[in-house]
Amino acid sequence: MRYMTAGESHGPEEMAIIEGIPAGLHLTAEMIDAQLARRQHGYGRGERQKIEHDEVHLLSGVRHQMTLGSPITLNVHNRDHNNWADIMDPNQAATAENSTRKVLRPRPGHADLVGGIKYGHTADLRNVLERSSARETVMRVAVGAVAKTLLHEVGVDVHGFVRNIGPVHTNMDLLAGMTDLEAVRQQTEQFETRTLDANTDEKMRALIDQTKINRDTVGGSVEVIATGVPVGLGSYTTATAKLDGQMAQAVMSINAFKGVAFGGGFESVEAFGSEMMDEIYWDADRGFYRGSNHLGGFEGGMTTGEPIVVKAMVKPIPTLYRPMQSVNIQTHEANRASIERSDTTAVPTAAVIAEAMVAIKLAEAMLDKFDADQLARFKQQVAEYRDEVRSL
Ligand SMILES: Cc1cc2nc3c(=O)[nH]c(=O)nc-3n(C[C@H](O)[C@H](O)[C@H](O)COP(=O)(O)O)c2cc1C
Ligand SMILES: C=C(O[C@@H]1CC(C(=O)O)=C[C@@H](OP(=O)(O)O)[C@H]1O)C(=O)O
Repeated sequence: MRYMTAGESHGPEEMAIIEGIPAGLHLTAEMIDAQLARRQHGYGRGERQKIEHDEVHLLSGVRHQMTLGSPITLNVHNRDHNNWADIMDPNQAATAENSTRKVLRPRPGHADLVGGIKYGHTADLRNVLERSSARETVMRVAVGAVAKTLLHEVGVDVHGFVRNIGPVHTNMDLLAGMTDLEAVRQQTEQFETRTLDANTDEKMRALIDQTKINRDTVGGSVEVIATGVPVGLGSYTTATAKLDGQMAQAVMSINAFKGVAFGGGFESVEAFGSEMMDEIYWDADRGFYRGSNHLGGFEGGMTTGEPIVVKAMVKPIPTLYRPMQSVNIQTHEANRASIERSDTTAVPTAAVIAEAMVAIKLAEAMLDKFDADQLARFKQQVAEYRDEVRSL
């Protein structure tokens, strides 16, 4: 499975093409839209989410709600494009009238300055921000929805939730000892519904409100847990085959992410070996299993069969309504950074995007290992493999 996204934030469309999804998977636009709606919720987002109502259009690879095995094309229309039609018009040459709303004072922490230098966009840094915007993540969540649908067919479920926003923590910790898969699955589902819009947490809402009044922004951290993952996805044999490395790259590639850890991750820097390793047990029903999951489901770049636990750190939003010091890219005059309409925090949304990236990486690894032509054979091979591993 491979995918590519395209689209500018205020351009007409966001797009993705996915290659390598097996034939015979039941897939509808509604199934994807449910995930896109989750991405749009989240306390602390700005005015843009009131304009957009993200809905996917399936343009290829699906017939009568069934995947064909051919590339799947997904489109999401940017409603806000109506307000930017001239400024973003691909077909008209630049004129004074359609070149307004230029960005010349790069925002510290955004891609403006470095992107402008690298691509020669110093006449208007909008040429950078249009693609560096996290608007692109709408397509990652759409692709992730397809991945989640496939994974669900073979008993793999992926849930993302918020751990903290600024100093307010959700205290949702289920690491050690939680090897009862059903309990983990139920718990993570609960965490997800409780934390994704931050509405449920009075203190979180107050913090975001106050941050907005201060014309500042705030970051946090998220967690993603995948249950039902078979043992042995990924490989220790080469650097690029290590699935934990691939997954870290995928999660880190989300806008504003600054750290990724598995299981005990960052906490483990202070732990002793005896506190971190997951002891090995065996019984006739389960085969090999672990007494804890401090290592977050990975050993040697391979899945251990325990839940995958990914923790990731999200920096505060770079655009500040009380802008920081910057320099005009053309005149070199010291000036405050440009202000673009912006979010106060995007941590709840970031949890949904991280979940999508973990699902994509797991689906890719599953389709590398098992039949990718048709769903029935894929499911049969996964079931046989699980039986084989259990009987060892
Ligand atoms: C869901 C989401 C929404 C975001 N919204 C904004 C925003 O409104 N304003 C902003 O300056 N940055 C926003 N960001 C962060 C920038 O996209 C990001 O910081 C920028 O692309 C630079 O990339 P980097 O932070 O990964 O280095 C958002 C990030 C995410 C994940
Ligand atoms: C559009 C989305 O997020 C955008 C991400 C973003 C950024 O700089 O990353 C800046 C803002 O864009 P705008 O100035 O158009 O409001 C966010 O709204 C979205 O998530 O759908």
